Amino acid sequence: MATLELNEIVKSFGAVEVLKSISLTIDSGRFVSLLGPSGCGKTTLLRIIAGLETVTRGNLRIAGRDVTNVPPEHRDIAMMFQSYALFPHLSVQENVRFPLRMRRQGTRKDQEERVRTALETVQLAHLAERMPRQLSGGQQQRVALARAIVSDPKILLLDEPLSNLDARLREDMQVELIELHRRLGLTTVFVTHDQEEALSLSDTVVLMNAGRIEQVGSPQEIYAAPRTSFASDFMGSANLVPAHVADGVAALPGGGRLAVMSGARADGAAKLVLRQEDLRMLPAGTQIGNAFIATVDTRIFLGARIRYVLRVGELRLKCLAPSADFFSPGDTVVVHVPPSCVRAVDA
Ligand SMILES: Nc1ncnc2c1ncn2[C@@H]1O[C@H](COP(=O)(O)OP(=O)(O)OP(=O)(O)O)[C@@H](O)[C@H]1O
Repeated sequence: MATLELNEIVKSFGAVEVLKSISLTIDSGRFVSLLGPSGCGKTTLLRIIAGLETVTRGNLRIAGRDVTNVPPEHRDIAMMFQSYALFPHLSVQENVRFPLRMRRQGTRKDQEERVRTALETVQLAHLAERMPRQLSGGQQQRVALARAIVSDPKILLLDEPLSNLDARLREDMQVELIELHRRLGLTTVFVTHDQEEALSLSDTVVLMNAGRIEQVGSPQEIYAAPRTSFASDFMGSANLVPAHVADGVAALPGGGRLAVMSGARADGAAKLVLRQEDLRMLPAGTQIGNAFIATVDTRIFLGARIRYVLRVGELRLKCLAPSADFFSPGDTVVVHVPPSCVRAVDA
């Protein structure tokens, strides 16, 4: 286990700066997701941590040791990619033993012992003799995971390892990854562009945008309190409403007024972050504070909930309501938002 420190990492490919001064400390034993849209630099950052890519500026430390110029095989790191390609002509146990053979790590007996432990960890000891083609996709994935952890790395790097799996298998593997992490306590850095996956797997989410870190926090913080309009937009859970804020009260374009939660208060032109599930739809005429009037545009029945699209002047807002709150397109509604749920970010 190890602390990983990234200090002002800059990476350019030719004239293009794809990482712009990334600083981040990942404590020992954490499960951290690098989350962000395609092209924001997640994979490049992971490859820099692995030593597969050099830095243009900045440095990185693992367990206090500067490894900026240390080659990958001497960093005590294991990496597993999206395409986890096993060697088709090697058995499961030979695939897992491969990195130990390459590094001439231990005697043959030591290596076999480690392979057995790694396969037990991913619950595949009983399939040690099989060839990759005789395994299911999920089992192959677990062999790749065993191969990544067999050399007892300090840090495990995972680059979208689940993206080739179908939805069901992916959920199973997510649970296995969480359990594996709990058992081994390995510092783990996981790259994904999938918000839900980042929120459900990691204890810390690093949200990236265009080569920079946008926000670092627990899944709860990132989801409930996105600090920028990019963060709230990317997390997809919130409406972004342009408004004018003065003295803690936001004036909406359609004429409504909402008190803004204290603490996250921006004066002047701002964007209000209104989460879909925080909008409460009430029948027209309901007398209640912190509310505005809207018209129902669309209703989508989701089972336990209903998603509504509401119109306020030119603005369209998404609302996720309990299925008991039943309205029809064309209805006028009063939309109440508790003041503690109205946050403002810079426009
Ligand atoms: N070897 C390279 N040479 C030139 N440009 C590169 C190279 N590798 C990556 N890039 C560019 O750097 C930027 C960041 O790429 P990177 O693969 O790190 O993004 P990402 O966030 O992992 O995206 P994705 O989710 O699509 O994999 C992209 O604009 C990409 O085109």
